[in-house]
Amino acid sequence: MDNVTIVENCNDAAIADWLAARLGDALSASTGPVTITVPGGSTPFPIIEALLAHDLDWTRLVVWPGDDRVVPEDHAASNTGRLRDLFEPAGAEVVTLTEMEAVPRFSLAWLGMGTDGHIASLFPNTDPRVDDPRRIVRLTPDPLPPEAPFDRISLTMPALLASDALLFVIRGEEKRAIFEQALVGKHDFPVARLLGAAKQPVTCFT
Ligand SMILES: O=C1O[C@H](COP(=O)(O)O)[C@@H](O)[C@H](O)[C@H]1O
Repeated sequence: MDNVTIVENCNDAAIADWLAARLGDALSASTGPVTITVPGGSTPFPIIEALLAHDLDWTRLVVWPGDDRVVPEDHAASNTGRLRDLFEPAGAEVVTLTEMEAVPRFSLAWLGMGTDGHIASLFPNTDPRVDDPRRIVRLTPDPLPPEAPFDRISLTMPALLASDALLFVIRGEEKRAIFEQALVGKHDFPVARLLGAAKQPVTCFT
């Protein structure tokens, strides 16, 4: 796919630099808010810590979790709670996902990926579609991931695709192989469906 760039062996600081440059450009291009979506799990948080060391106008940044576990925000598994703890002291706004929200277009949709090919909380068992009329869904993964055995709330494929750019950060050989197989149509996991429909630039840091 011509729109996909894979950058290998990139450390967290270098990814944070890339994000700061991209967000800086978006902030300079307008005087209004810049809205992004950010993954949960374990991978993004050290990158976000490094990102927040950059000198940007964080008060104009609006952060949407791409997905969350259906737990209170003060639960250790809450993506939203962890994002709030990092971004809010810098002055950024963090949105709580609910099924009622109207979803904006994102300057950047940053995603992780599971070894089952799930993105956000769009797990294979939920058969996520690029033409889903909904923008946010509640769902139950099956099987439940042992490290986070909770119901989920998630942006849908069309909500993620309504973005100027897509960013993946995936760590480990197993995930790298699944991502590359998705690019060449070797499976139909959620990541493959998203990449198959993406027209915007996609950057994948491994
Ligand atoms: O459950 C989730 O897992 C994926 C991957 O997380 P990681 O720990 O392997 O980085 C993540 O992208 C998603 O947002 C999260 O809720």
